[in-house]
Amino acid sequence: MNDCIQTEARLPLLDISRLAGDAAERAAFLEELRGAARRIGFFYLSGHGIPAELESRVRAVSRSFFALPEAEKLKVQMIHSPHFRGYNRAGLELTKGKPDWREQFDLHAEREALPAGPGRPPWARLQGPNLWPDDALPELRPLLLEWQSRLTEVAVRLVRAFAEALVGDAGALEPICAGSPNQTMKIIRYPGRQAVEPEQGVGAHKDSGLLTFVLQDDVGGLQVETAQGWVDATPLPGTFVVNIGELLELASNGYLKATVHRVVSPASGQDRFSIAFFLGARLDAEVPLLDLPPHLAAEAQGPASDPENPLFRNVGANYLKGRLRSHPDVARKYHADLLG
Ligand SMILES: O=C(O)CCC(=O)C(=O)O
Ligand SMILES: [Fe+2]
Repeated sequence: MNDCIQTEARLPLLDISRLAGDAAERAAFLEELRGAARRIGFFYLSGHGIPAELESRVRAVSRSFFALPEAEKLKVQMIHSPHFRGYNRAGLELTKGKPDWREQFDLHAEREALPAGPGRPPWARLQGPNLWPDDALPELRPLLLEWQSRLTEVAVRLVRAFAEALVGDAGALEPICAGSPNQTMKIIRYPGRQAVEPEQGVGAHKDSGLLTFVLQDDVGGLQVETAQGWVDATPLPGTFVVNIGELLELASNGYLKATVHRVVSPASGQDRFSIAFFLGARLDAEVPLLDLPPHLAAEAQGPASDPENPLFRNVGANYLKGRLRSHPDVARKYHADLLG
């Protein structure tokens, strides 16, 4: 897995606080943002305003979660949730059919489940409460929900910046984010590799939402596929690694890049911890095609030129399909009627 890595290459670093600067500063930021997302689809983001103190408490509580006795973690196992929330042991989640060697705890927006009924679309099954280890680790719930709400605010600010950078209208993607976007979060532990563990921390993939924000520790292992080969997203304190997801790629007709990435299990034997936040569109949305100005449209020949692209139809249906594929055990237990 470690062949042809360009360790000297670096992802761009963007400071989102420049959006609050004067008109020239703002325009320069938007230009850099557009360029970075077009060329590579990955960058470091600083200046986001999330307090360092909150960040360190969220990191600490995530480690405490993984340090809980196995029996406590299994009480909140995803197999207990029809809504694909909760804990999974290493090896249970699949990428392209192969097990990822990471243990993880997933949460989404905290909402009531929608009652079953004849008019309810299948993707409405995704909505529901999270699972929480409230007895064993009561701080987990408030801290992760605080993190989710802070990250949603930063991510929506960035979606607005992309819309402004592409079509001059910050609100152009508002309808698919407003109200209740699909906020997915994972806290993750990649076990340090000993002799027998697989190298696949998470297999090569694109993210399916609008934007992803990853808070990583100092161990390393996240890699980005570029024309020059795999590039390390070397840890940079105070930043998130941000990348474009398939919905933003689609809305921009491929002008913005949803780039393939992966995590190689830490070979040092030291565990790696990360916290990933994914902003998706509302589950009831359809993805709009942004009306790019001619000089940008000329460069964009992406997925939107395929009228059969299933992503165009319903965001929720597509997301549900992804969950069913990644978690076959949950799919069989609760959603067997949807499996072909
Ligand atoms: O843990 C990371 O650094 C990235 C994880 C990732 O790419 C994902 O969960 O989609
Ligand atoms: Fe990813």
